[in-house]
Amino acid sequence: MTTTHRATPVVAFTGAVKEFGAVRAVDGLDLTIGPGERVALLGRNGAGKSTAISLLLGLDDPSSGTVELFGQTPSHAVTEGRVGAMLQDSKPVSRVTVRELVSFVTRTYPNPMTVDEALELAGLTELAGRRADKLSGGQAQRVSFAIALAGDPDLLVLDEPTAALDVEARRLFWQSMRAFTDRGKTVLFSTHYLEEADQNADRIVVIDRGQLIADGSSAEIKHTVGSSMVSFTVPDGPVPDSLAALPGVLSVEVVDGRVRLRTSDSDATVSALPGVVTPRGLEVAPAGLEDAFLALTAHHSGRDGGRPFVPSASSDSAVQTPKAGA
Ligand SMILES: Nc1ncnc2c1ncn2[C@@H]1O[C@H](COP(=O)(O)OP(=O)(O)OP(=O)(O)O)[C@@H](O)[C@H]1O
Repeated sequence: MTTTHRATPVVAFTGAVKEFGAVRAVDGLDLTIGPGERVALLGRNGAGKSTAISLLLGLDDPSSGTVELFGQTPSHAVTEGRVGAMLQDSKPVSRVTVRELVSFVTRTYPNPMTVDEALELAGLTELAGRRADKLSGGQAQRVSFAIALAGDPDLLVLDEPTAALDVEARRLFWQSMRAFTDRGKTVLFSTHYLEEADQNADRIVVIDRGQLIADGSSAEIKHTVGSSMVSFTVPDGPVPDSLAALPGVLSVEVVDGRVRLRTSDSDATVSALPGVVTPRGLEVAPAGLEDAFLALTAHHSGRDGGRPFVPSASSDSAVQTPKAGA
């Protein structure tokens, strides 16, 4: 479900395209995000997430279409200090202490946080006296986070912000994000950790080959794609193609020797299984966001040529049934 905003949106991609030679990294992206939203940007490797983020930060210009922040050009909004950003694998190279570095950054903004506040929100209080260029990967990522927060921006744009963080640092990070959006501020983050997106985003946007293929709450996306996952092993032979034709089955995949049937009617699917196969270790579970994500991206890259994904009560229309073992 695409969210609409009467006021000027915080983020607005309108038919945005970015081409690198023959590669369309972003391909006709329409996306608006309003104040206070915590939005996860999901996509497989190479889906176009970082390119979309570069356009959003004004680091690159779209080949066609427009990208606006707060109704302005991205570079204008960034210059005004309304945007804090954290890019993939950014690492401080400065020889000053963490405190000195964050302090320096706060002085470049019109309405910054206090240094102590930025350090605390990023979990850096105890590391404040350490040299910024001598930190571990996770510690460096926290410094990048503190720098993104330092100007107390209205929008945070974070490319895989938790990739290097340990469990405790992740928990603190998400607490800080919630506190941030509770103040009406907006967060857009990309991640490959679908569980984190599920728990911490109030809106999930999935892109594939630069195109938007799903936009809604986690519950909406899971519901649309299929409600249950029936899984089992088939010890005595090949996985029959006919599994795909069983009642309720939306898709079939085999992962590590285990057959996984995504189904809109697990009871009907399970009842019909013995007619086709003798399942071992049968389990039925609600489809998670990861299942939904895999189904969506497989669907888009393989079969429907880019039709937007629209959550509805009937999930059958959204995903076609692939052949067993595909
Ligand atoms: N500067 C560039 N020159 C040429 N091609 C590029 C450039 N930047 C990105 N691409 C291509 O654009 C596509 C999208 O890349 P992008 O980095 O945006 O993906 P991503 O979703 O962020 O991937 P990942 O999850 O692996 O970080 C890829 O096919 C990539 O090879």
